[in-house]
Amino acid sequence: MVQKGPRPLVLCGPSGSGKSTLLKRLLKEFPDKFGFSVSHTTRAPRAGEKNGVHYHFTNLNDMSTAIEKGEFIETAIFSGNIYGTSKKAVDDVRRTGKICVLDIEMEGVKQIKRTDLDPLLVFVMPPSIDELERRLRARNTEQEDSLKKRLETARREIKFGQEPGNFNIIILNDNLDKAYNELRDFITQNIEDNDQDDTNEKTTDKK
Ligand SMILES: Nc1ncnc2c1ncn2[C@@H]1O[C@H](COP(=O)(O)OP(=O)(O)OP(=O)(O)O)[C@@H](O)[C@H]1O
Repeated sequence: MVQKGPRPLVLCGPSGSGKSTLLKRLLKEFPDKFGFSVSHTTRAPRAGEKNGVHYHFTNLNDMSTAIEKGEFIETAIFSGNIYGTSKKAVDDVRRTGKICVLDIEMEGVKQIKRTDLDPLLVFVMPPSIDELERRLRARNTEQEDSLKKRLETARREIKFGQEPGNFNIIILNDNLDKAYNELRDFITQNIEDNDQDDTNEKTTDKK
């Protein structure tokens, strides 16, 4: 894959850490600048989620076939479902000239680091596991089982997020405005300066 256009932006962090909230705000403030890469998932849609908008909802069979054909940049199993980013999803955004934004979890980050996409990697850190649990409960989207799994996974993800070299920035989401401003500043400093730079000569903290 030839790297063209701005570097993709990856947001990773435990379920409930605030990735979607931050991304929603970013896309609302800069609708012409960022484009969301729409992931595939085998999980059932939540209320209000639209196919092709929030996710490409698919089934185990179709998704496995597409993975075997090499159509995915990264895939991961999470809470019993497969999630993944297709090459096409990233290309679709890149073709529009927008910065492609990806919301992927830990295993996906490990895989995307091995591609030539050269993404900027942001880890969204919750203030604590207790606060993460409070937010997930308040969101009211998970059954007890799913919630427990997410919290267990969160401990591993936080460890991964804190390991030096895994991310370009760790953003503590203890306050939404503060976290958002930090994200925006980081993007301004790291992506827009490198816009349309095919050679990536000016990039700083690669890999
Ligand atoms: N700084 C914050 N303070 C308080 N609540 C927050 C903050 N950031 C996000 N939230 C709330 O926490 C909940 C989880 O946030 P969000 O859905 O954005 O997490 P997520 O990381 O995208 O989770 P998932 O990976 O499960 O999609 C939401 O209800 C959101 O409104």
